[in-house]
Amino acid sequence: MKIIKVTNELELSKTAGEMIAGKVRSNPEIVLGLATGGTPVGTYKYMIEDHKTNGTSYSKVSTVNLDEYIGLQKSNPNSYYSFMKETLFDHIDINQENTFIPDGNASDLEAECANYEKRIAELGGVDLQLLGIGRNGHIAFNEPGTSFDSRTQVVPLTKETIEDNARFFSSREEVPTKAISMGIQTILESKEIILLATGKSKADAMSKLINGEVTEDFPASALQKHSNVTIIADEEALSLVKE
Ligand SMILES: N[C@@H]1[C@@H](O)[C@H](O)[C@@H](COP(=O)(O)O)O[C@@H]1O
Repeated sequence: MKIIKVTNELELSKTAGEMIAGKVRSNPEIVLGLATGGTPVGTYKYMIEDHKTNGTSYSKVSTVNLDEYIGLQKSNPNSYYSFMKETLFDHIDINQENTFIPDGNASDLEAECANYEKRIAELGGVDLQLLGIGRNGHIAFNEPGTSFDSRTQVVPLTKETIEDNARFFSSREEVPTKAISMGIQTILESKEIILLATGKSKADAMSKLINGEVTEDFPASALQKHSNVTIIADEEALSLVKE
């Protein structure tokens, strides 16, 4: 794993945003895997600025998102559908028909998961997957104990994840308890992965990710099995990592 240590969130966003924009410029038809959460917001902001000032075009880019809550209407500001439109898609020249997010309101959720996998395969797989990390080591919404062989599926959220994500909602009770999430095997099939982390709250998770054992009890440790992972993290997030 390649580790890029940055001093602050702004530098993290610039580093990640420039890496992604550079890949888009060299491969205009790239398939990007995108993440939600607070961490990638600055990266998306950088990509929007770069699109406006340098003209990097997303007109032929396709995107697949990692996950979506079950039971939130698309119009709910906390749905990942709304999040992606607001923080990125509405501000770049992407064809929104080429942006894919699991449908957390599908009448047949199992079929939706299977279709999502089919969609990724039809796109030729994910070229570059952006990831964040949960304090408990979750990637996408794959909570501890998820099989490394998992594919897109309906997953329950842990108490810890619900508490962590409650900050985006008006109350904890409003946080959905289930989601559709790309599986760990799906994520591992991406050709390249960039994982972002900031702040002290992620320090323990980052030390387990980098120095810990590969175990399904800590989902992000699966990334140790991938040959092209870049971690971009600030000093606080890397403060417990052994050199
Ligand atoms: N499903 C998302 C994850 O993909 C994300 O990595 C995590 C961390 O979020 P944050 O960046 O806000 O710490 O939050 C959510 O649970």
